[in-house]
Amino acid sequence: MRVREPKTVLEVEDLHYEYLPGKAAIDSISFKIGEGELVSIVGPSGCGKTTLMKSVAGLLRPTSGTVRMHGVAVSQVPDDLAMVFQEYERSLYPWLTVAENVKLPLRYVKVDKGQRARRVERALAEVGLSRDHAKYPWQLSGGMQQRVAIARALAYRPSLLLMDEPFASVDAQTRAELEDLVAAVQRNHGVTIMLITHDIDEAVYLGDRVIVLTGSPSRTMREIDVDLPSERDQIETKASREFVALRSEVAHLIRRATRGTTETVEPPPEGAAAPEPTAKPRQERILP
Ligand SMILES: Nc1ncnc2c1ncn2[C@@H]1O[C@H](COP(=O)(O)OP(=O)(O)OP(=O)(O)O)[C@@H](O)[C@H]1O
Repeated sequence: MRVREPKTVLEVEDLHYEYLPGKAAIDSISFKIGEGELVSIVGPSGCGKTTLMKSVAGLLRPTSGTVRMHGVAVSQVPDDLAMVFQEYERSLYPWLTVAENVKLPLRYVKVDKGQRARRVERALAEVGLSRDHAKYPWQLSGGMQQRVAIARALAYRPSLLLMDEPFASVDAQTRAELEDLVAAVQRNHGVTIMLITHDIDEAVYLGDRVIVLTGSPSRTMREIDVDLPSERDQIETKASREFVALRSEVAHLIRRATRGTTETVEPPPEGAAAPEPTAKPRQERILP
């Protein structure tokens, strides 16, 4: 179990957003993310996850409510924020090498040339791309390009890393590898991460907490603590009874949200029996 009393990095309080007057995309979302935490955000399709992300990134100004980083209201893109998106092809500059892509945002960081080079080198080593530093993005696979995007965020050392469906465009094997890379990066560097994902397994596997949103216009439906050991394993963890119970709880909430429930669901009282898992761990078929 992870025992922490982290400093609050991000606080979203009663966030309400309307693209058009009177037509809310987000009704009321509130949550906090502490230093070094990874919080997964899930909800039905179209519930407002990207709108939430843009509001946190300072790209949209809340219609009402507040987004604060380190206690200060966000009114533009914060300097100490990094983002990793689903579309890796669009997030890297094709005319720059891998190392140059990773180095680019360091222009805005007050460190000398030598330190910059060392940060790039370390970040590339961390994501296993040291030997590919001189290649161009188009010479890499999708998973490798996403590693470059993660290295760039790591080198920048942001206070908060926003990840919006970062692994949605890669194959299942690569997705599992990238999930483990993010878990390792978070463990080793204490990076604070807000992860938006459609994948319930991923939300639970990577999260310290999972926040479930209702359907549109979204509200915070429920916050679930993920009480799994911090060292996680794609096969062992996902087969564990605790994981299956959590996954099933999140899946039930999303199903309710998709069917139109918009009220906040209180967690079961302290000491109440955990819900029985309704989904069994996936059985692997071993072919002869
Ligand atoms: N620029 C816009 N103008 C008007 N309405 C918008 C705009 N962008 C999003 N919306 C609406 O706001 C609501 C939330 O959209 P948003 O993209 O934030 O949801 P999402 O949860 O990220 O979607 P998905 O699950 O498909 O990724 C939707 O009803 C959408 O149609």
